Amino acid sequence: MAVATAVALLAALGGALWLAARRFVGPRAQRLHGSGDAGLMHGKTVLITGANSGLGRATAAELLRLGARVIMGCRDRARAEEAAGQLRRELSQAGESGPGPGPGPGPGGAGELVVKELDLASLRSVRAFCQEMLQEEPRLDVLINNAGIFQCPYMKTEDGFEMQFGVNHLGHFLLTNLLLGLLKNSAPSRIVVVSSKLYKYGEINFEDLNSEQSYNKSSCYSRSKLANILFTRELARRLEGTNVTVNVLHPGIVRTNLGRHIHVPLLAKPLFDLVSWAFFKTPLEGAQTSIYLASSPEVEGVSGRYFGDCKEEELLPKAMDDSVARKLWDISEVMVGILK
Ligand SMILES: NC(=O)c1ccc[n+]([C@@H]2O[C@H](COP(=O)([O-])OP(=O)(O)OC[C@H]3O[C@@H](n4cnc5c(N)ncnc54)[C@H](O)[C@@H]3O)[C@@H](O)[C@H]2O)c1
Repeated sequence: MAVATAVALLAALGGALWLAARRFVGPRAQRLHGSGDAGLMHGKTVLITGANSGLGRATAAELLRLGARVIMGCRDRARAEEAAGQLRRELSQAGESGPGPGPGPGPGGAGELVVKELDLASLRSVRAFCQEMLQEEPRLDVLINNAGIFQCPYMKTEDGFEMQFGVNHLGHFLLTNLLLGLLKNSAPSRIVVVSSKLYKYGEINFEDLNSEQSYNKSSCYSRSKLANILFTRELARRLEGTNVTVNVLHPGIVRTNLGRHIHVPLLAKPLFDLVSWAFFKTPLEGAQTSIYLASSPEVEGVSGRYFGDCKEEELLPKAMDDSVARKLWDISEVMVGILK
């Protein structure tokens, strides 16, 4: 009797933990586009930052399959070329590249992949990348600000900014601003910003944006992700009437390389791997909201909103503070040197 009670209690506890974890991670999004959508992105050029790994790679694969010309903006050209080669092989194995009946340049209607070098931790690199984009690309239909760095030790970018704020917010801020003309000329066009639910724990401390007085790696990540949302809302306001939309999302908790700076003790590693395998989304599942915002006709004309699992979600008041968003915009302009 006692054993049966203990087993029942353990089962109930296990079930409750499972449900709690699933609720925290979010539902596993179904693949948005089936084979009937092939060609949906034909004729569209999409730029994805950090497209050689994790969510960016999965987003690139899917948009490529849908016929887009996908530009992978990546820090490490060799790694990006390797990822691009793998993506092309996967597509051709799936019979979706090479000459075929689909509308794209690839055989099965798939689009094409282009690799360009972009280091968001260097304003010089962002400027050079944008110059190349403006010289070589006649259009840009979708910009996906996806690249990110998570909870690294205190480091500075080439220009002396705290790394997480510098890459996740400032690098993308300059990139977007320098590409706005091209996006406007290609309108209707879209900007998609990958943030995180962890924005909830962030504060914009204007007195110490570089975290020189104190550094907490989790708070700084959350701050950079809060900045992504404030940036999106302010940009949406500035883009009213241009037919360029901008939306922001959280992907859920996803099994990627993002945690490379987190030290998991050797003995705890198998348990961590098991938990992440059981509860975390796969990159393809996590990428569905980025793919949705980049491609779905459902969000045509929708701007300044926050999404999770392909649905609009509410934001905390701190992420909707327009005066903070405006001040952050003004200071970011000065920091990246684009103040006119
Ligand atoms: N994985 C998750 O659970 C999760 C949760 C919430 C939000 N996110 C966000 O999703 C986005 C993608 O992350 P991921 O999970 O795929 O991680 P990832 O580490 O697999 O991919 C991040 C990409 O960003 C690139 N990157 C980092 N620094 C860069 C720099 N200086 N210049 C150019 N590129 C740089 C990396 O090279 C990599 O390609 C990030 O913005 C992250 O904050 C991820």
